Amino acid sequence: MILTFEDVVLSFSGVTALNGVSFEVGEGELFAVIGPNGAGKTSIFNVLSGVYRPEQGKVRFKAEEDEDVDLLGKRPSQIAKLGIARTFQNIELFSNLTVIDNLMLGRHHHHPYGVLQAFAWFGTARQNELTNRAKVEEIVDFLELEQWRRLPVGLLPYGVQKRVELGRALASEPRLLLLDEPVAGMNLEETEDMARFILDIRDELGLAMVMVEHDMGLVMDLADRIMVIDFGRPIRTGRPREVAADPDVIRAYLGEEHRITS
Ligand SMILES: Nc1ncnc2c1ncn2[C@@H]1O[C@H](COP(=O)(O)OP(=O)(O)OP(=O)(O)O)[C@@H](O)[C@H]1O
Repeated sequence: MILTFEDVVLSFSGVTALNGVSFEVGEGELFAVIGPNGAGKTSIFNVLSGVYRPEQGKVRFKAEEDEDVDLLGKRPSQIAKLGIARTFQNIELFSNLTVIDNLMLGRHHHHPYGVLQAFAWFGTARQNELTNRAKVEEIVDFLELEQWRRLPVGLLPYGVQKRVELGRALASEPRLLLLDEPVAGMNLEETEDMARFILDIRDELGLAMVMVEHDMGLVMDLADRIMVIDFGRPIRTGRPREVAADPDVIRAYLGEEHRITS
């Protein structure tokens, strides 16, 4: 398992956001978390990325082969360095910088040299710069961003901006990717493109992902396993068909009219 989330409890002055949430994510697995508004999905991401510290539970991440790290108490920057990257519900890019420059910023954990060395522009600094540029070009190819590479991100269509944000997360070469509503606000074509890229990330890069998404069709089509939460508690975790057929899930969340038969 690359991630183990065990019996996590988190509350905010009387509101219990997570009430004993446990799940595991395997290497290369696309794991989705769904649930009604306020169920606790964003709170899970905020615990995983070090923004919130739960009062109970364990969160362990396999940062390297045979190296299990306890994530609780770590700062967001430390967690990012360990290999967990995240996209956001609202695009968080520098809109006046180009696609390439935004992707280069995603490499900032890979600049292990100081300012002086960077200015002097020799040895490892130069080598690192070349490596970073090569990695960014790979991502531009992978996410089919060539035609926009030199444009400021703020000028691009919404769906492309979301793709750049995904690229920025990939640029840090994570071992685990957290996708927070990756297709929110997208039209059908943009959604289909994003779905294809998410599948490519799993199938070609072999990257494990945790995805929170309201688009039920997308979740059912893409996820290997799904956890449904309601009021901060998991109702059911399983393969899409199992989850969609679970009477508790249907009652609590999907509603009879959303019964999924695919
Ligand atoms: N910083 C906070 N302060 C107080 N209450 C919070 C905070 N963050 C989350 N909560 C509460 O915790 C519960 C879970 O919220 P969370 O945002 O995790 O749900 P969600 O499933 O992501 O919802 P949505 O689908 O609307 O994004 C809610 O009752 C919410 O009001």
